[in-house]
Order: sequence, then structure tokens, then C-alpha cells
Amino acid sequence: MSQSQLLNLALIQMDIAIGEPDVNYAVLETKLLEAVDAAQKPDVIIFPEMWNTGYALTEIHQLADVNGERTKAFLSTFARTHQVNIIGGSIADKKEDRVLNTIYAWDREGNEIAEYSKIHLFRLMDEEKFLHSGEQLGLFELEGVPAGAMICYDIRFPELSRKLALDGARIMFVPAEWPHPRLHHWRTLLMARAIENQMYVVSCNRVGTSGTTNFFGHSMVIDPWGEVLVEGDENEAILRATIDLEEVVRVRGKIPVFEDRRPHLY
Ligand SMILES: NC(=O)CCC(=O)C(=O)O
Repeated sequence: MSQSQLLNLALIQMDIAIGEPDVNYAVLETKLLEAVDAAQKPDVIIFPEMWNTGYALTEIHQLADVNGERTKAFLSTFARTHQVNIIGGSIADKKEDRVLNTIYAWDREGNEIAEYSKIHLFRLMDEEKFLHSGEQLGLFELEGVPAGAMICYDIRFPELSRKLALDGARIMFVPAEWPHPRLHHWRTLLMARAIENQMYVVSCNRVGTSGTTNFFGHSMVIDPWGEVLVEGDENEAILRATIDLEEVVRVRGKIPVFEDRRPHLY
């Protein structure tokens, strides 16, 4: 019988003030303090996509965090002070003259462990007109365990999560700003990514309204068997779940999907 490897997760399902980074940094700090102030301390905290600016795309060049510096200073200090791993949602960050949609992550000592910029830009929300896509995959190590990062629209591309799973990922983190009327797509795609890759999927979606767009939350933790361990509603909340990473090994042993693949045929 293999050893359990437990992780306590906290998902900050929050509203985002569009085009107001100062407000969003302040609100997030309050919520982070609430997240760590729990009897069962989180090992990992995650929050939504583009939490610093929202989709303020027409002003994004002025608002984006230059080289992610403000975010790095804020969140690496928080991670170290509170001894918690942080998957920093994603932010609009600016590198030279390009704005990207980037996840940064830190370990408990405040060391940066991941940087992944969204590779599939979502045309329905005009991302491709204002943002540049990343060119590298988001595979990293969290507490010695291989983990993957994808952002929102990325979940529609099963090749991406399969590649990360083949490269070793046992847990996938997905910050998002995914609105109505596509709740059915969100839930179904996340569950499919968990089941087909026999991995944990940890998704954090925003709530609230931006113009005429309504974001529905429904952040979820899904286990490698496809069971939903926790799911938000449409309100702000800190969602919590404890996962056992050995469950990935057990499920992969029960139905050996990775051994049964026939990649020479497809
Ligand atoms: N921010 C996004 O990538 C939204 C993706 C989305 O809503 C979808 O339906 O896909």
C-alpha cells in the first residue's frame, strides 16, 4: 500500500474590478489572509484568471504589470510569510511591448516555481487583438510532485492536458474567467480533462459582472476518478478541499489508460 500525499487546497473565487489593479490587489490581500486563517491551513492557494485588471483590454498596455514585478513582490512575500504555495491565478503582465496572460507560482519559501503564459487566446473575448500568446507549456513541480498549468480556454484543447499528463503532471491548475452561457461546457470539459488524464483538476473561476458578461464561478476540485470534491456557486467564496496525490497512482493502476494508448494509430 503506497503512502498518502495530502494537500489542503484553498480556492479564492472572487469578483474582479475591471481596470482597477489597486482595488484588486487590496481585495486579494484581504482574501488571502482569510484563506490562511483557518484551522486546517492551506498548502496551496489559487485564484482566477487576469485578477489584476480583468478584461480591460483597450487599456491593457497601461494597466499590465511590467515584468510581473508588483505581483511577484506581493505574492512571493505572502507565500514566504505564511509558508504557503501560491498558484497566482493569472495576471496581465507586460514584457517589452507585449502583454501576456500569465500564471506565476511560488513555493512556501517564496521561490518562483512556475511561469506560464496562456497559449490559446480566446477570440470571443477579443484576446487575440490585444494579447500575445505564450510559447511554452506550464509543467512545474509542487512539493516534489509534477503539476501542470492551463488557463481558461486552454481546457478546450485536450492535446495540451494530455501532453502535460504524459510529461508527468498529476494535478492541473486552471485559473479562469469563464462566463454564462457556457456553464455546461466548463463543467463537462473540466471533468473530461480529469477523467481522461486520471489527474486532479483544480479550477478557479471568477464571479461577478463585467459589462454585459456574467461570470458564474463554479470553481471546482475534481479527483482522478472524475468525482467533484468541491464546487462553488455563483457567489464569492473560499472553497476548500483536501486531496491525496496517491489517488492518481491508484486510479491509473485500476484502468491503465496510459499503458493502453496506441499512439502509432492516432
Ligand atoms: N477567458 C477565457 O479564456 C474564456 C473561455 C471561454 O469562455 C470558453 O467558452 O472557452
